[in-house]
Amino acid sequence: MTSTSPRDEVDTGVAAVSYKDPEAPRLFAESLRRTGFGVLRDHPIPQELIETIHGEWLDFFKSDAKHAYAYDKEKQDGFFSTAVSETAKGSTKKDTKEFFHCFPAGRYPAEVSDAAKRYYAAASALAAELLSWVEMHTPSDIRARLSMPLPDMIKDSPQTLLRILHYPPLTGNEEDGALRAAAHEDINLLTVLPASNERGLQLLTENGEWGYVPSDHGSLVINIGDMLQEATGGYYKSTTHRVANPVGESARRSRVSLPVFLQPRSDVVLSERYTAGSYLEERLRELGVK
Ligand SMILES: O=C(O)CCC(=O)C(=O)O
Ligand SMILES: [Fe+2]
Repeated sequence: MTSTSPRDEVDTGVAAVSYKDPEAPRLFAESLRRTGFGVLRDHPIPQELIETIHGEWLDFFKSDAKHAYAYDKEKQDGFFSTAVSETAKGSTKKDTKEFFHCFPAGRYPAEVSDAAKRYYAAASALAAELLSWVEMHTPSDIRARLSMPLPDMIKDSPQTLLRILHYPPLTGNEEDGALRAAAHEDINLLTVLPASNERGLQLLTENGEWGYVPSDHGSLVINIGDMLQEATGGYYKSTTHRVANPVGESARRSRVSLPVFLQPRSDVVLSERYTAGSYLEERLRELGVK
């Protein structure tokens, strides 16, 4: 069944830019500034790598092996079951998702290959370049607020996080009103997210409408998080997004998603009020996972 609800027609204004276009840095930064999101085609992260991860991690989530990696409250690494999953800020329902958090020094399942680690490295390198694009196209008075160049904020950061997400097929027993991921903003500087095997990601437009983020097969979605908003005094806005529930046939399928959250080192000064560390601490408490 194809879903052609009116929502599909909401124009999010997000630009899909070819990484190879000489104008890409400007077009990409403008899309981020306008909508909080940008989409890249022809980017350097191999699609086979993404698909390998989708396949082997789906097997991992379907197995009992995951329970040996129950998440650690202090380190925030490991497996978060649907029972401990996040409740978005301002929401009362838990998201219908389970996920595994990979940090450079954190646990990593023995049951999967190193594909996700290779993806982490590739996504982090690309993100540093994208942050330089963003900075290049930021007005000088805003740039002057930054405590250091944006790519330096995430250099060798132990805090940058790969979240491997599994949204199970719907069972029909979901709590009323629960979504795969309720409306939220990301906490970090930027998020890098390869198009999922199933659609669902929506952003809230300035008109207050939900629209699907364009995410053609093989493309990469990038969005702004609260830390970039904080560091640029709101010049770049962290846009509210969610993962809508699937309808029809697709409700019987799993959705796998691989966001990398670019998180500065804890000591990086974001603004007069916050370091990256103090900011993260405050937000995790609000989410109920710390
Ligand atoms: O699964 C997705 O497409 C997005 C997930 C997301 O927004 C998040 O985990 O912060
Ligand atoms: Fe998000």
